[in-house]
Amino acid sequence: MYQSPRRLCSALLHRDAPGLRRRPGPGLRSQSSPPAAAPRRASLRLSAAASAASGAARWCSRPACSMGNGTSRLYSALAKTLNSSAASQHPEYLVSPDPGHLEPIDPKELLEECRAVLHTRPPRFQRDFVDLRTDCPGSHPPIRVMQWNILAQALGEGKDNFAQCPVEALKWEERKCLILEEILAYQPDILCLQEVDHYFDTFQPLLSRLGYQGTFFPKPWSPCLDVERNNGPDGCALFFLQNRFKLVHSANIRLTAMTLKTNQVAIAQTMECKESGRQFCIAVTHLKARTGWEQFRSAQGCDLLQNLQSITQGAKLPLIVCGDFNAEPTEEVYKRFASSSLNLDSAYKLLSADGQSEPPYTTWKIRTSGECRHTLDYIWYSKHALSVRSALDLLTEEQIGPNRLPSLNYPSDHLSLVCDFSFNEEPDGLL
Ligand SMILES: NC(=O)C1=CN([C@@H]2O[C@H](COP(=O)(O)OP(=O)(O)OC[C@H]3O[C@@H](n4cnc5c(N)ncnc54)[C@H](OP(=O)(O)O)[C@@H]3O)[C@@H](O)[C@H]2O)C=CC1
Ligand SMILES: [Mg+2]
Repeated sequence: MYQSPRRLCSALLHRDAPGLRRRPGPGLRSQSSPPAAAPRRASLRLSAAASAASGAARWCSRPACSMGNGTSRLYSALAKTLNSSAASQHPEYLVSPDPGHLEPIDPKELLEECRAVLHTRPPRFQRDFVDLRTDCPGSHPPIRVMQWNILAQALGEGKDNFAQCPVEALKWEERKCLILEEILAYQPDILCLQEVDHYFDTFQPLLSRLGYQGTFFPKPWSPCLDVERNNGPDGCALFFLQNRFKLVHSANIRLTAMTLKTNQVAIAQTMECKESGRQFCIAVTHLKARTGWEQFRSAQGCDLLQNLQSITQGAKLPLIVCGDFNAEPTEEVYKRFASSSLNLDSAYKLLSADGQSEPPYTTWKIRTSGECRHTLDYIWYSKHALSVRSALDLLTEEQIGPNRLPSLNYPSDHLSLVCDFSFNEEPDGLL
């Protein structure tokens, strides 16, 4: 049977892709591969081939990809963003990108550029996708969603007080490339980010050239602005691949708590899947941090749920909510989401042996005030309308290492979460 290039790509990537493991049986928690001891350069040669193949496959249906002499143009694009460091005197976050710099780029070339910048660093760690399918493959390619608090550059350098993280690990010129490498490695269709303080000078121009459409909503009083030589406010960003989705509706939401406006935000977008014509809603948020604010977070979650009720027309549209909720699963805001009339479930529970437990951590760091290991980040989804086909396993304690995160190998104190979703076949079923 004829398969369109897009279908073929998806089949390669989502069915038999190397690194995809079956869900562990009861009582048998799957383990990620141990960290490679080889120096970065050696391992790059190996992983470049695999990644280039999968990168080419995943993006191959995008006609805009340039395969020609893109490296020099790309180099200048990356160099341009490298030069726009936090030391910039100009508020670049207020400046729209120059459309002249937005010609398409090949993800393989960007990956190579990133790897060249990172050649002195230890290799990225291997993380595997765990196959969670319980039914036959759907007729359309899955939707890959990535959730990640990428650590605002200004907060990492000026506020977070990481005690064991080497100063070199926080250099933006290199940390930026580690972030891009992570995104390019997993090639999400939709990317939900928190703590973005380099949207206009880095992520928007580069990701738009990879075919993404982006939206940024800064926090009204970003703590980044308190840091000397900051790069503007941090906020939430949502990117989606334009060749897969059409934007139907977009809302920037300033969250309230008991009717008071707060400093936390969300973006909620309704999209239409170009292959299937199915519509769904995707949201990204970053709730108030710190202990003592549990009721506040719960009120913010309540406000977000009310907004999402209205945007999904009373749960008629399938919904995915990504966020750094700054709340353990024991907190009220988590319980509100788990028991909401939107019929949501948390995707990463499916990685546990019983399918009922959240991962042991999604963030792990050592501050001057002590070690913090918490589960705070989630991907919620409409449990009747959507299925989780696979999820990216977390880094193991050994991979994270004794100095925890961020590190020379990993750019943020939060791990990225990545899931592949498919629509359930019953369009009129309960959401
Ligand atoms: N000028 C003004 O009038 C106002 C200014 N502000 C500014 O905003 C700040 C508060 O903003 P708000 O949005 O409520 O911030 P949050 O309390 O939500 O935290 C902001 C960031 O700090 C990180 N963080 C969490 N715990 C710690 C910790 N123990 N040490 C260091 N960093 C931590 C969080 O990261 P993570 O999510 O990864 O844990 C988060 O990104 C104020 O301190 C002030 O700087 C706020 C209001 C008004
Ligand atoms: Mg943070």
